[in-house]
Amino acid sequence: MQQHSATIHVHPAGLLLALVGNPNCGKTALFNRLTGSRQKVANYAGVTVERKEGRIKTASGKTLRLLDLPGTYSLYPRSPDERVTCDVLAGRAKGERKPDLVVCVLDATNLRRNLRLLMGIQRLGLPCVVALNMADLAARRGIHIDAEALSRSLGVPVIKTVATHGDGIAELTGVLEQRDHWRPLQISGLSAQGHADQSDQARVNSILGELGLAAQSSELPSDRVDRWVLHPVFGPALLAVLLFLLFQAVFSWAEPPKDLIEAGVSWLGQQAITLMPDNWLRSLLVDGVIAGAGGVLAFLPQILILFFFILVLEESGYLPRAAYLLDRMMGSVGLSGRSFIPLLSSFACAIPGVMATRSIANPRDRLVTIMIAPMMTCSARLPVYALLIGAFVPQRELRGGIELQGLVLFALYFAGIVGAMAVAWILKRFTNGSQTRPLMMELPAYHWPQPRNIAIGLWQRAEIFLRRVGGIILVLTVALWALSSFPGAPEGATGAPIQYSIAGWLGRGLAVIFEPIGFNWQISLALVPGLAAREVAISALGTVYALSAASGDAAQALGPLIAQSWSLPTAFSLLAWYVFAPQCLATLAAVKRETGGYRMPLIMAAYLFGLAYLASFITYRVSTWLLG
Ligand SMILES: Nc1nc2c(ncn2[C@@H]2O[C@H](COP(=O)(O)OP(=O)(O)OP(=O)(O)O)[C@@H](O)[C@H]2O)c(=O)[nH]1
Ligand SMILES: [Mg+2]
Repeated sequence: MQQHSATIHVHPAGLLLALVGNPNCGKTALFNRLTGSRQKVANYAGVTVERKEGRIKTASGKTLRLLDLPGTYSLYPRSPDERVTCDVLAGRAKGERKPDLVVCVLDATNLRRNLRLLMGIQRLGLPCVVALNMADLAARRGIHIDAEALSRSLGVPVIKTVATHGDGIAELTGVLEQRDHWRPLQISGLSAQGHADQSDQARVNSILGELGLAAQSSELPSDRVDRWVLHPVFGPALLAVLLFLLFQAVFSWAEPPKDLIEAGVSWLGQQAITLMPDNWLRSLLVDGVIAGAGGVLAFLPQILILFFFILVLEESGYLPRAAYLLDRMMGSVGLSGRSFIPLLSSFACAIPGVMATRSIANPRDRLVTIMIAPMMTCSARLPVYALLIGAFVPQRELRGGIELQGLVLFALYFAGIVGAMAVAWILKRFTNGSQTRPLMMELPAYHWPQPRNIAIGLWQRAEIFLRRVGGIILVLTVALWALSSFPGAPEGATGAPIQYSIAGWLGRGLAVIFEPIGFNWQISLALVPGLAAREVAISALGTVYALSAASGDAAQALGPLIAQSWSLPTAFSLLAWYVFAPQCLATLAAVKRETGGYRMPLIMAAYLFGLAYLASFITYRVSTWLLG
């Protein structure tokens, strides 16, 4: 074995380009255009939090490597995501060399601030090409920038682009492949660091003056909208209405497609039963694959509706406004509005939510946000909630056209939020360093969401969901089917064979722990594979119940089945469990990655399981007492 080994970084060949710019200036939109990737683009600062790589194929057949980086305001990083960018520029990033060329993306509607970063990059001595993005928005606002004059003042090529429509992309690629455009800039009279900021400021002023852009801009259309959206009374009211609509829509719009998928899945099951001989293979297909994994498919429409709302909110530029509105409220539990976007992202999935905390500068705030993110109702919980609500809550319209089922769903989301805020408040009392900090957050211009982007976003979501159903959900359900089918029932046994199987024994053993909170052995058993991913609990229940049915019975939909066999308190208790329980290994792994050790994920799992058990216990006892 070699004793003195040194790490050798093998850098892929080819020139390395890096996209750098202020947050939300359109770097990722440009990256997607240049490389054909589909990285996440959204209208708020801090969307990209890690380095992503892609390849540009130029017209002459060359390949260039391109990095998309988190946005930064300066080269003095204040948060973990900004540090990623600064490290790459300084050549300090692990496993990556210093870029050969920086593609500096400037937001044409805010040149003053954007140019200041460019000055810093030039001072690092890196060759630079400027993409003057958002040229469409600038033109609409009457800001006319002479790209050639700007190029002359800066000494580097300047290309106007509209990343969302692809304008200027071909021209930009053309410039990128010509090395002679890549001159590191010599700025005369460079002074020491301390004076650098001042001289940058002076240079920016003189450039803006030359371009005739020195005057401050007048009121923007977004400002007029914001007078209402950020209004102290109308603002919060609008936010409440938006969220409420979302939950109503999740149930009422999803109904027809959901019924259709359910009918399709049950038809498949029927076909298999009539066409195949009664053997283990048929059981695997009908009870494992179709009743299990197939049963989860029906929740696709609800997930897509949820994401439709999330995507529209992200693209429109509303999210930072909501963060602003909630800043005061978040302050009362020791968090700032900064935590809002990571927490909201967790409604999709806690993993990107945990990653998004990289844009929070304060380490304590960041940790608290990570610790409470899993309590935000992620989309994997939606199938569980929808199943139980569909089975136990009557479909009834209350006064004012409010759907009862949507209302219960809203309450469950709310319970998660309240739980999270309570934990944040407790953490505030036991940790120090939580003085209220003013919220510094950019409010981007409103954009109309583009149907194409929304469609791509929904398609990606559908793909992720279907991959989960065909992957982890299917695999675990088949494993559970195997454990539930072997060993078979002994001679002369009276009950369903599953009772004599390994899973039957396991379920009954676990039921001892879960009996006080009202779970039967089938639920206890389903929670075990459900630890890997939440929806697996549904497919697991589908399989366990299909196998518990007297043989020869047609597979029945899971909803009506549990409606017959569970008591109402049991259903409520399971819902309460799902509000808190950390039934997701991938999230715990992400927390380990982001906090750099096992300590935080272990603490998180322990406290969330504790909370879940407590909440279920109280729910079960109180509802038994009320109903009994
Ligand atoms: N009108 C217009 N909108 C654009 C243009 N380029 C990007 N956008 C929009 O601007 C918003 C921000 O784009 P992103 O690509 O996510 O910005 P980013 O610079 O990667 O942002 P961070 O990753 O947060 O630093 C999105 O809503 C885009 O659709 C453009 O040229 N014109
Ligand atoms: Mg980005």
